[in-house]
Amino acid sequence: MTLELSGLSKSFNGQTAVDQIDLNVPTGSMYGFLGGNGAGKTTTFRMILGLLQPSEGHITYNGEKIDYNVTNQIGYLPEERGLHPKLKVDEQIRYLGQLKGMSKQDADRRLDEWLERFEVPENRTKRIEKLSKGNQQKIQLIASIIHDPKLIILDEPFSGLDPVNVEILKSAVKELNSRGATIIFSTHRMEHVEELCESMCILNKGRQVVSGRIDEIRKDFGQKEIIIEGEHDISFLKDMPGVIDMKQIRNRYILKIEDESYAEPIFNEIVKLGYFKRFQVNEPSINDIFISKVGYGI
Ligand SMILES: Nc1ncnc2c1ncn2[C@@H]1O[C@H](COP(=O)(O)OP(=O)(O)OP(=O)(O)O)[C@@H](O)[C@H]1O
Repeated sequence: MTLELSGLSKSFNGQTAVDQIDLNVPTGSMYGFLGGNGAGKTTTFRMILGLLQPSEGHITYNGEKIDYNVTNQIGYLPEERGLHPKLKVDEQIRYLGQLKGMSKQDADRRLDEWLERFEVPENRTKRIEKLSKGNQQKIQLIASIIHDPKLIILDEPFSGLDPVNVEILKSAVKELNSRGATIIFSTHRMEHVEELCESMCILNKGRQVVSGRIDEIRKDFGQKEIIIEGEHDISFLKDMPGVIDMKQIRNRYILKIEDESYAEPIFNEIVKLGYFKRFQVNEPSINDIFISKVGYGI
């Protein structure tokens, strides 16, 4: 395991912000921290980075207690962002790269590679404050990975960006992961976790509601979704055993069932009616899991 959090808690003036978190982030994984405002994501990241002292519990990295030598090697994109608006892009990146022990030449070379990758080489000598929000975020990401860290922690990396820039940053994050970096990121958007991660935790009011590999979380959750499309009225299915919920959007019905064993009896009922265009059993979405475990959506 790259990173292990055990019984990790943090209180501020008697108020618990993070409450007994236990989780493992496997080496080389893409790990999503999913939770609404105030769930405790940033506080957890700050403890991993040594910026906050835990009230209880501990953090290990490759089996060793995490310390400054390790945290200095982590790439971190802070939620509050942290670039100096008056500096030029190359001055800022060079400075941060050198703080992490890089030579000026190496920092410049890697900056050029990333600016090319993001198709914004013209931004190299512009002041940060002159860049659009999306382009500032790209520079912020470059700043956090310039030293080629093996563990990268990104706090809400996709928030506040237009869809084009979200895609550009997502593909950069995927590429870093495919080159071998372990990546942890926080988000309140289920679809980002659904698309990018193989493992996740859901935090709610400082508590870990669920954590682990997403395929196992889906399996343990048990519920499935059935989509049926056709011209017949099948609203009677909502009264069949195992059906938790049923929605109709024109000629499409979406059913939630307690587990897969209820799919076949439903199928047998509808074939009696004749032709249907579609009968599909889906895994539960992360949204379904979130709502079921937390009690409301985000
Ligand atoms: N320095 C601090 N002093 C006092 N309370 C704090 C401090 N930092 C965080 N908190 C509180 O801890 C709780 C968790 O906050 P945190 O920022 O970790 O949540 P988050 O999941 O990152 O949420 P968001 O998406 O809103 O940033 C909140 O109730 C917050 O007000």
